[in-house]
Amino acid sequence: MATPILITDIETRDVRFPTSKSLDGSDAMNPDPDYSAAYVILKTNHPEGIEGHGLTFTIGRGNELCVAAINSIAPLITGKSLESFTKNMGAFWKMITGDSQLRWLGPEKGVIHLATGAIVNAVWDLYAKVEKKPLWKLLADMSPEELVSCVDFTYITDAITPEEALALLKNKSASKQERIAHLEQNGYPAYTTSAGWLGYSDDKMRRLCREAKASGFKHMKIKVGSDLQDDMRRAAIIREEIGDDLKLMMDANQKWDVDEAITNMEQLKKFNPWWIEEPTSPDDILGHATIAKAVTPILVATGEHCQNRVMFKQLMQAGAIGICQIDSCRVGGVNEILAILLMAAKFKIPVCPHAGGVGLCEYVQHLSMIDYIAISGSLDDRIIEYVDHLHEHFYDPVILKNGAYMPPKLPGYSITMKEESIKDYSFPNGKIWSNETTKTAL
Ligand SMILES: C[C@H](O)[C@@H](O)[C@@H](O)[C@H](O)C(=O)O
Ligand SMILES: [Mg+2]
Repeated sequence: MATPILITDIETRDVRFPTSKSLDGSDAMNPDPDYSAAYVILKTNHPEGIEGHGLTFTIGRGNELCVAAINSIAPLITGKSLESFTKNMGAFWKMITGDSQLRWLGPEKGVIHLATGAIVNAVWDLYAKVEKKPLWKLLADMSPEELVSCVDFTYITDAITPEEALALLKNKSASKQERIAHLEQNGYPAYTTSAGWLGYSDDKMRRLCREAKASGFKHMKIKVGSDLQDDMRRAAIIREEIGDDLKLMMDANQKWDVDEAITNMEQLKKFNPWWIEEPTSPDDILGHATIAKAVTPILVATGEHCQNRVMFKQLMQAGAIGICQIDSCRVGGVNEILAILLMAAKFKIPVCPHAGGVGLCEYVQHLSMIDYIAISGSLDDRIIEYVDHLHEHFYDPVILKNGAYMPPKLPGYSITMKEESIKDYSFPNGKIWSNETTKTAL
């Protein structure tokens, strides 16, 4: 019998990029984000030295809290074999989120759940690397029964049962190969947020719009929510640049109260937005439902701050969202994402993942691809967010062709950061931070 692969040790790092200096990633609620990663490395006894890597995304201060939470979860998996997890991934997830003392910190929300995302994703990265497949392919090769066994259905059986999930997956199973071939040929369509960050000048916005259009994007997202007159002015500039053929989306990053969202969208609708994202508090299910009803046919999108599958369930049951924006590490990693993808397929709500952060594009491409291949089976109204920052720090960065993500080929979850980048951007002692005085360092 082969020697079991053991997780021998867990290392964590606090990695931060000073993006606030150029206002990359800025929005009405988060004017000065430093894109950051609470980063985890699972060391193993694998003869080829294979490691599992994962991260959870934050925007700077407080990243150390996520690192500390990862360290608190680490003993739950240290010394255990990979196989003891992969033989029942659903049970593995329940074990991680079920530790009674750590669970008190959530349950399944906030810092402890962000940390869960990093650890769970690192285990999936390790699994995929050991199987020598990119994560999307590892999942695509699973039978419907195996995929269902990855999901913890606790609290969501009133929306979808394991039996319903199985039937849904079986329905798509026979045609998986056709969709894989389609992806390999055409990629998965993307949209860009890179032209519309709030802190960019009008000239920069115009230039980036032109560049994005020339590189094949058919959809663009703009930040709104600071000042309505300014939103109108910037929306007019973007429409001027992209014309009427391209779809425009708006993102308010939780700035508005419910009524305010409705009255502001009354003005902004003249620019024909396809969706309004995070119009209000991410926890306000009924508020989203009220807005959705009032702004139709504009769709309400949310998810980057939606803390778990239970909140997504309610948003879907209440008819509160037209677009579901999963986030790869806000919820508890791949297992919980599968639960959300299954519910979205059942409710027929398109999934357009959130990727405005470091490493998120690398992660979510796998998730949209498995959604298309095995779960929803559809590309209709589905696009993956793309932001043009920090890809150079990853070993297996995303590849876009003609505005579409091409399926990753290397084994794993594409999230392994270059050693040098981890070292240089480590906070507070990496080269970049020891030479700088930034707001984060205050
Ligand atoms: C602070 C961040 O860049 C956010 O603005 C970003 O995640 C955004 O909401 C998005 O939709 O990409
Ligand atoms: Mg957003």
